[in-house]
Amino acid sequence: MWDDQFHLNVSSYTSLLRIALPSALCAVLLVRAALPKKSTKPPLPPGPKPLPIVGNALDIPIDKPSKKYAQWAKEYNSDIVHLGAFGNHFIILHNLEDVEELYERRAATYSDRPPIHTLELVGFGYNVAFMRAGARWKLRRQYAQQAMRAEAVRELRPLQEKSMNEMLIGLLETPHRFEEHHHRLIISLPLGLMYNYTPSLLRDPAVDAAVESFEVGMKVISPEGSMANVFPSLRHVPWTWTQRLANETQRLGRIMKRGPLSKVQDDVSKGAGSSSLLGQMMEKKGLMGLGPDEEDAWFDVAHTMQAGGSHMTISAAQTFFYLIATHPDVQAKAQKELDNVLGSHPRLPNLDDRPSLPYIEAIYREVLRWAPSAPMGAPRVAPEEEVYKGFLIPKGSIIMANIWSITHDERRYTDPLSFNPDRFFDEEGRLNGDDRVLAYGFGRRLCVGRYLASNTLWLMMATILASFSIRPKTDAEGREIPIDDDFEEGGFITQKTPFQCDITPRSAEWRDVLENIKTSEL
Ligand code: HEM
Repeated sequence: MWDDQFHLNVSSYTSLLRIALPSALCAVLLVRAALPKKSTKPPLPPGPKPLPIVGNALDIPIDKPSKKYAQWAKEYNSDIVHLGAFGNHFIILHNLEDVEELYERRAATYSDRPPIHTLELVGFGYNVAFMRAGARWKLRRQYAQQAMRAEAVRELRPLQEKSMNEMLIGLLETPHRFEEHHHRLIISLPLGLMYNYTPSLLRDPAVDAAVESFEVGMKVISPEGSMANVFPSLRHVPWTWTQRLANETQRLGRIMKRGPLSKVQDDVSKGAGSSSLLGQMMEKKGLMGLGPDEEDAWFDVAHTMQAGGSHMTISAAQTFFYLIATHPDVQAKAQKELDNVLGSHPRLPNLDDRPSLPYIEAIYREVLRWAPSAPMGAPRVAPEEEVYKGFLIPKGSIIMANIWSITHDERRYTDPLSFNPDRFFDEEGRLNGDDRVLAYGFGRRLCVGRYLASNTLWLMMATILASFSIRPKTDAEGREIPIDDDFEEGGFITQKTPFQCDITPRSAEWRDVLENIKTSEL
């Protein structure tokens, strides 16, 4: 009995222990979890206070992110700002010194892009700018650099000048469609170089679909654009907004490629493949074969130039029209310089005139400073945890350089919000040394299309300022209709919202010059 009692007691004691011990352990763990932790890690950079569970998910700015991040940088008195949501960390840099340190001096670490879970869904897998660092990206970057190095771009001058003339004809005949005319000018260059394809003067599917597919696709792939970027499994859910936009982007992508690709095939079948880079590549394939990824790499580069790269230039061209229409003083000063250099008998400027037209150079620099096409650059990823300037950068953080903030930094530019090309001149009236266009990005991922963009934009600015006057539209009583100052910013790119302006030849003499171009070109 004693034994029984003993056994009973021992077994109930053991059962008691079995229940009590884990409960006590849980209680201890809960209390420890509730107590403030003593972390040995340095702090994250400052930023808006996160909410429980969702963190800063509700703070991530959807509209004009660069301005919101810049405001936080001021508010928290820190050039480095942090936001966190669902285990993701976003580090935003606002100072050129930090961007140069991380993206350039530590390029071996900071040249990768973060994974974008909706990239393939929208059919943007070809886009070199969004590729993860690695062999696939390296080969494409190498081909893109080869196609768009300074000397190769110099050889594009005849095509550039021809496309420019066609734009002038477009502006003379249908000035209200100026947006379409600059889209065509800009996209016609990669179309000519890569596919030997000439778009029709108005409404060419290879131009229109390239513009549209990029606009729609960017809405999906930007971090704030779709929940599938945060929760990748949502990509596969049918009938969602994301799926609808992705289908549309893919459809437009097919249209954008169709005409140019069949032109290359046609050229190759006629033995005229040498007239484009893709044609040359296909001829080489026929003669001696190509490496496994070579053919795909060339196609990827061509599509990237047609859609993504061109869109950045389009954004800058649209900003130019807006700024010139709203700054008659800048327009008058530019035209005075052009008249002095081009002489009393009007002639169109060309790229040889560039060194003699410093004010046009300053306009080019100022347009890209005032509204950098990709105000937040393109994101990078931190491969390892590290401590920078006393702040923790967790492994996998998405790093963004706020280019808008840097080009509006009062420490670098006085009155940064005003459009003032004169800021690029020194006291002796010469162009100053501030010739690095930060809008093109940094380090190993620096824009490969910058020489092409620079030549095209400069030529467009000089030619249009020389031959046309751009003013806000007037109403029936002749009063100017003010142009709003709205810009759309989201999905990495900024773009002036549509507006109207009057674009007319500067004089009867200039009208004659333009009419002559029309007769000789058509
Ligand atoms: C005003 C015009 C342009 C601007 C402001 C611009 C800006 C940029 C920026 C900010 C980047 C990311 C750089 C970084 O990560 O630091 C970039 C990358 C790139 N751009 Fe441009 N771009 C322009 C025109 C073009 C053109 C005309 C092309 C080609 C036709 C082009 C092709 C590319 C490519 C292929 C990349 C990807 C580079 C890489 O990730 O390795 N861009 N551009």
